[in-house]
Amino acid sequence: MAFSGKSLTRESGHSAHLELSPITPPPVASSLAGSLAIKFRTWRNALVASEEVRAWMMRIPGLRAFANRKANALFRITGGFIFTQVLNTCVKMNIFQALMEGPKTSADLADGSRLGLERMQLLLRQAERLEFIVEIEPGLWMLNDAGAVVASDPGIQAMILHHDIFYRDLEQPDQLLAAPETETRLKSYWAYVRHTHLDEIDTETAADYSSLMHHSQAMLADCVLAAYDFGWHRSLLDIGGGDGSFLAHCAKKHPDLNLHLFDLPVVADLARDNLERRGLSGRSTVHGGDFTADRIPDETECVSLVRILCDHDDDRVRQILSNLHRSLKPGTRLVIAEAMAGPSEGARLAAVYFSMYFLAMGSGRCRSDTEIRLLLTEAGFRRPKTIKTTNPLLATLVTAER
Ligand SMILES: CC(C)=CCC/C(C)=C/CC/C(C)=C/C=C/C(C)=C/C=C/C=C(C)/C=C/C=C(C)/C=C/C=C(C)/C=C/CC(C)(C)O
Ligand SMILES: C[S@@+](CC[C@H](N)C(=O)[O-])C[C@H]1O[C@@H](n2cnc3c(N)ncnc32)[C@H](O)[C@@H]1O
Repeated sequence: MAFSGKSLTRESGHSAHLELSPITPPPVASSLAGSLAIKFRTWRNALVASEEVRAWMMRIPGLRAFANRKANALFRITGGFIFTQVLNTCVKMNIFQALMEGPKTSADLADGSRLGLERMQLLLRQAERLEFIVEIEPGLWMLNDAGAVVASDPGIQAMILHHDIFYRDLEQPDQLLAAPETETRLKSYWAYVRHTHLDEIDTETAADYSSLMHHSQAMLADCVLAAYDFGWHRSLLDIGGGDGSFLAHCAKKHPDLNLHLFDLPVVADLARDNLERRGLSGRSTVHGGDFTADRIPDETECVSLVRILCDHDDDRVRQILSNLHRSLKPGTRLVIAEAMAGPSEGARLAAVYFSMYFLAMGSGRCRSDTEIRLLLTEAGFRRPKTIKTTNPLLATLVTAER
């Protein structure tokens, strides 16, 4: 008998046994290419699944390197939940920040931290093995490339720290998949995904998520502004614009652009304060409201939706887009920017990350550009177009016209 899967099920006491489930016969492919692909995959999988073949490959130098690459890739994912905690702890302990100032000894880094010297050395060694830092000479540490990127980007640091919430929600991913109504921490964090009583979201909750969005906006805005030239327009309305950080980046690059922002009233208040602090209140107008129901101001040439549609299920996206279509003047340009599913490695990684993220958040979907273009056309927008960015991990753009 053939078996396709093994799952460890805990029985009474501490013993565990292997439960084996029988393979179901593969469905028959409809095309010749499909049936050849099935034959090839079946043959290849049988080779890879054979312990004898794997042992043989390990004895042949060229094949050994290939097999070890595959094994390491699988181990990187298997142990990823531990590796990510090494990164998280380094950020929490401000290790990368401290090393930004220059080389430091283990004792320097242990000094003033909760960790004694020995435990700090243990942490530093793991960070070195994961290539976040390098040991220049025994006990003297500097940043490696990944550590330097994290140290220089408050957005990445903020994301790593907020993963504490997501991490706990992922304790039972099968439960999340089976029962999407399960209460999670991310559902409380992103309070607007509950839809009802949007006017009851308190300032502290809105400030919490808006601050995360603010910190992570720099890397995103760079990538969006390099892909789309907002300088073609005299005015821009950023819908769901948070505390105005995206507009502030646009303002810096395009000094003549008139700025407009629309967000929930509680967030609009944060945006007014932030834009004023940045000396931008003279060239900006902030509107509070619900983008699914309230009329959207129609005086701008361009409207952006940055990390908005992905937060919502299809029906709600249809509501947002049809409200926009109803409100905007013909000819208004629409720019959608968010992580989209696609074939590149970055887009695939982002799609896995966000698909699980939205599951825990209880709303939203990581869509492909084609799916977004379809929703836009359905809502009556014309000429939908995809624009690639330099970093599909962060965003792809879809533009269209009212
Ligand atoms: C040639 C020689 C000798 C040396 C060259 C050395 C050199 C200069 C190297 C530099 C190489 C280089 C260019 C590296 C670049 C690295 C980059 C760009 C790294 C970027 C990393 C980005 C990361 C890790 C981003 C993480 C983002 C996350 C986790 C985002 C999460 C977003 C969330 C949760 C959003 C929520 C909003 C919602 C709810 C979905 O709407
Ligand atoms: C994921 S954040 C993105 C913020 C910003 N665009 C960015 O990329 O940093 C989603 C934004 O949509 C806003 N939002 C959610 N539901 C809304 C609604 N019904 N009407 C108006 N704004 C809403 C939230 O307050 C939040 O600022």
